[in-house]
Amino acid sequence: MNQDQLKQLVGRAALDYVTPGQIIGVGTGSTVDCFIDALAGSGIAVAGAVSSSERSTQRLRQHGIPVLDAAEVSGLTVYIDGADEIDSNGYMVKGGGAALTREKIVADLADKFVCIADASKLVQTLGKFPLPVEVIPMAAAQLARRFAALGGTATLRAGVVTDNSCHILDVTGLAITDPLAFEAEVTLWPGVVTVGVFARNKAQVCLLGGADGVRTLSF
Ligand SMILES: O=C(CO)[C@H](O)[C@H](O)COP(=O)(O)O
Repeated sequence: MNQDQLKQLVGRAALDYVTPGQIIGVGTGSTVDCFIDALAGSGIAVAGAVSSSERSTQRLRQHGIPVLDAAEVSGLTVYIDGADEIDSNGYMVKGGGAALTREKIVADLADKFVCIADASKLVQTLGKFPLPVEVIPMAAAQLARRFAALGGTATLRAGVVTDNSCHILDVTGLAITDPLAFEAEVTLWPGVVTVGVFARNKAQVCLLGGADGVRTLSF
C-alpha cells in the first residue's frame, strides 16, 4: 500500500470514533481530507463539525456537513486530526499545514484526540520534522535567535500567512526529549502564538496505518 492508500485506510478507521448526532472536531491535512471524504460517504449523520482551518471548512461544506463556530460549543467528545510526528506517549509535532493554532484550540475543546497517521509518522524522539511555530510577524527575528540558543535553526516559511494573519517559523535541529517542558517554555516567549508541539493536548489514541493494516495505539 502506498502512503495515499494508508491515509485513506486510517481516515476510514476513524469513523469508529464518530457517533451519529454528535458534533465532532475536525483537523487539517491530507489525512483529514480522507477522513472527511469517508465520513461523507459513510451515511453517519453528525450534527456538525468544528473545523480547524478554512481548508477543512470548505471540504466539509462541499460535502454538506454543517460547520459550527468553536464559540458555539462548550466541549466536544472527539477531535480527529493528523500529525507530522507522533511518539510512543502520544505527544506530537503538528503544523505542517500551518493550521496549528486552530488545531490546538479545537483539540483543547475535546475529551479525546484521535490521531490518524501513516506509520512513517511514528518516531522515537520529536524534532526531526521541522517544528512549525506560528508567530507574530514583528517577533520572528528575535524568536529565531531564541531557537538558535537552543541549537535550532529557524526559517520563515516563505509566502505563508496563516488563517490568523501570522507567520510560520520552521525550526530544524532540535531533539525534543521533554515535550511537555518544551511546549510550556516556548509558549511563554513573547510573540509566539502557538508552538507545534502538542503535549498538553496530546493524542489519547493513534490509528497508525502500515503494511499490516491499522494498528491502534492508546496512550
Ligand atoms: O498539523 C497538520 C496541519 O497543520 C497536519 O495534521 C499535519 O501536517 C499532517 O498532515 P498530513 O495528513 O497531510 O500528512
